[in-house]
Amino acid sequence: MEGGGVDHLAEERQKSRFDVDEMKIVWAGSRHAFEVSDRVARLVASDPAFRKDNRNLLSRKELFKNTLRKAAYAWKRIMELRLTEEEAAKLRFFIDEPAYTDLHWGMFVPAIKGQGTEEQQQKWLPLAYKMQIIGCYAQTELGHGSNVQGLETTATFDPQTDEFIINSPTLTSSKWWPGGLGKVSTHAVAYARLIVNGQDHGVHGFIVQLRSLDDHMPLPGITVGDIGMKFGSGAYNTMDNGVLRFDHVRIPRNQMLMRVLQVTREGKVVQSDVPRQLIYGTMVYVRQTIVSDASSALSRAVCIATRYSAVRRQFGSQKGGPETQVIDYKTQQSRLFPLLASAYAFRFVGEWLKWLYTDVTQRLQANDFSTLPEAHACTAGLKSLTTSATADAIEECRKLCGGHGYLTSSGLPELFAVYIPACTYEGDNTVLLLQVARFLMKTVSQLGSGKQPVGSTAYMSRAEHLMQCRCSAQRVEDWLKPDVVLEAFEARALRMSVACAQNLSKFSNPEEGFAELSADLAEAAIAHCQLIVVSKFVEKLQQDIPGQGVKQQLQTLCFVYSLHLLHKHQGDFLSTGCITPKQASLANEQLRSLYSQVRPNAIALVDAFNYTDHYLGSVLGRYDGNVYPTLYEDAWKDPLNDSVVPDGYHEYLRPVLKQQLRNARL
Ligand SMILES: CCCCCCCCCC/C=C\CCCCCCC/C=C/C(=O)SCCNC(=O)CCNC(=O)[C@H](O)C(C)(C)COP(=O)(O)OP(=O)(O)OC[C@H]1O[C@@H](n2cnc3c(N)ncnc32)[C@H](O)[C@@H]1OP(=O)(O)O
Ligand SMILES: Cc1cc2nc3c(=O)[nH]c(=O)nc-3n(C[C@H](O)[C@H](O)[C@H](O)COP(=O)(O)OP(=O)(O)OC[C@H]3O[C@@H](n4cnc5c(N)ncnc54)[C@H](O)[C@@H]3O)c2cc1C
Repeated sequence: MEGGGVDHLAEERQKSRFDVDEMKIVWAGSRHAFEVSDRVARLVASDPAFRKDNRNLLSRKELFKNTLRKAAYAWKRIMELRLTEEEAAKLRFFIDEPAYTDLHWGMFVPAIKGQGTEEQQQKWLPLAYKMQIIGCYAQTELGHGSNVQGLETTATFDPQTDEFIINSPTLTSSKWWPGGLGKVSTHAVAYARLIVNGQDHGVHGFIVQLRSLDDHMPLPGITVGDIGMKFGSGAYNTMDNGVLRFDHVRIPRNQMLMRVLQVTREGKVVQSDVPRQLIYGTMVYVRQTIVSDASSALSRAVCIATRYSAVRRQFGSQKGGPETQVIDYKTQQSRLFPLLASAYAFRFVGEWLKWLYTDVTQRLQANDFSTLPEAHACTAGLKSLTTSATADAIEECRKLCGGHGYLTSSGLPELFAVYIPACTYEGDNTVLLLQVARFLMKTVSQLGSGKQPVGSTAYMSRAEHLMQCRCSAQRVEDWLKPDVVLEAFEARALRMSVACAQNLSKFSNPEEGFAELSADLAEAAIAHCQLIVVSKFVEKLQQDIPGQGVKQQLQTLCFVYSLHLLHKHQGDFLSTGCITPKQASLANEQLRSLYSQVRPNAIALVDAFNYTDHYLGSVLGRYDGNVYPTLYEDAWKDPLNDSVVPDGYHEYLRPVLKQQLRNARL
């Protein structure tokens, strides 16, 4: 994407055998999406106000103030340039700095939209859209995060005053973690147990004002602050994750979000037709966005590691010629190319999940709740699968860059530190896999009952065949047949689920059985989710994809993704009898040959992400590959090099040295 200067990767770019510009459009999702993304990326990169290369050097206070400045400036630009929602979302993406606005737009607004009545939406959304109020999502407490039903904050209805009294009865009921809460939010959607006439009606959302709109001071009864520094310097410390306690704070009755359940003036509790699970709807929405974000974070790390692997040379000089580019080592390829393929795979499954979410939202509006369990299982499972894989991949990319990957200027340490909490927030990844497993066990238990599995479990309707089929691969080329690959993944996923169901049936208490078998259940859930990713990649290839060689590259990546999973999890495939050891070895042979096909296209495949050097924030991943002079120059910019003799020399170094000199003389 960058222009000018010597291109050290030019030779690599000439090797590619496909139309990179068309691939950029496939990656972006459409020509329109590409144009928006490209324009906004350049806008951010060219504006010094969005500089980010100094983040690691700032103290927490400076860092946070700097984030406030950027967020305010971004909002000003959104207004001045009259950016659309799509453009504004891209702006946030390329600014590349977690901020309170993520929670305001990403959770507070969606919570009101999803759980508020029409009337409540009309009252609160215009204020939120104009940012006249700023909100956060206050669910997690010191004592409970995963177990939402275990939250302790109470909202007790007072019929005398027509108000709820929000209270934190214990230390562990303190809200703990919500982003944007610590120092910024004026309001929260706070989750609390609804108590009416002494009866507990479970957890619901309430809009609570936290701070004065005049002087930003906490309102009476509110204790609020930041929970402290998090992993890494810079990184997620731009966010004010907060602590909050309520001391009998009164709010009007109409500030309970009442789409799912209403409390009347008389204190009557009325359940609407909407299922209770809609209270969890905001999490479903965000989990869906997290899957697309995974492909962004992963592609960024892979772009850095791939470009650097082409620049870096070690060993293998022939007759004084250049040494071998590390990207030519088969071990480097077998570690790097599956990650490149995963970035594309997650992109396409993210697109599909967005479609699924839009579809379920439209159905919910028409009071059709039938696909909610499927949406929950897919978003939970794919969020878990893609974030775990991406977190591991960023660390692998750091190692792929050798020593220089450990330098902050490689961009990888900060990316890792910012990214890893995605394995925990919006649902711990193991807890989410167990939700998928429950869904799978329910589906398996209904097989043969006449109820046909649909959506992501539709393959289970062919249970009779999948339980006994034998893989037909006899030659290396057979592993390039989508049907052969898909059937192996379907059979493996089904057989693992059925094995769990059979083992579960041996327990008289199903919950006890579920707990005992939870590790196996989580593995069955992973197998099911991997099948979804593979099948959505295969479906993508059935579309009309223009551009010379583009579809062929995607086919190669699809098989790299699938066959590397098959290789990595061959224990599952073999133990369930889905493939034989000979077939596993043929698949691995095919995989090796696919790596050779990826090699000449590797640089172009990462160029297709269309990332600016500003966004990448990496000396190793520079578009022009001019790594060494930049690394060298950057080192001298470190504040430690401001003086030749370091501060502290006279107090702490010189006396030691002199002491040793004296000792030596003795
Ligand atoms: C113009 C300017 C525009 C500017 C634009 C800027 C754009 C910016 C956009 C930014 C977008 C996004 C940015 C987002 C940034 C993200 C930052 C992330 C911050 C983090 C936030 C958080 O972490 S919030 C807290 C999240 N917490 C959790 O995830 C908790 C996890 N636990 C749970 O979800 C549940 O408790 C659990 C599911 C584990 C258990 O529930 P429980 O009820 O106790 O248990 P069950 O008995 O198992 O379930 C009962 C039945 O309910 C079903 N079910 C459970 N969950 C759901 C669900 N979510 N949906 C539907 N159904 C669900 C479950 O399956 C059971 O069903 P059954 O049929 O009875 O079996
Ligand atoms: C950076 C960040 C931002 C956040 N932002 C917000 C926010 O804006 N708003 C908000 O409300 N919350 C937020 N959170 C909180 C987050 O949603 C929770 O931390 C998350 O849901 C995990 O819950 P927990 O901390 O209770 O983990 P725990 O449930 O205590 O997990 C601890 C361990 O126990 C295991 N475990 C727990 N239950 C089970 C089980 N049933 N079976 C098997 N294993 C289990 C887990 O796998 C994990 O290994 C944020 C968290 C982070 C890190």
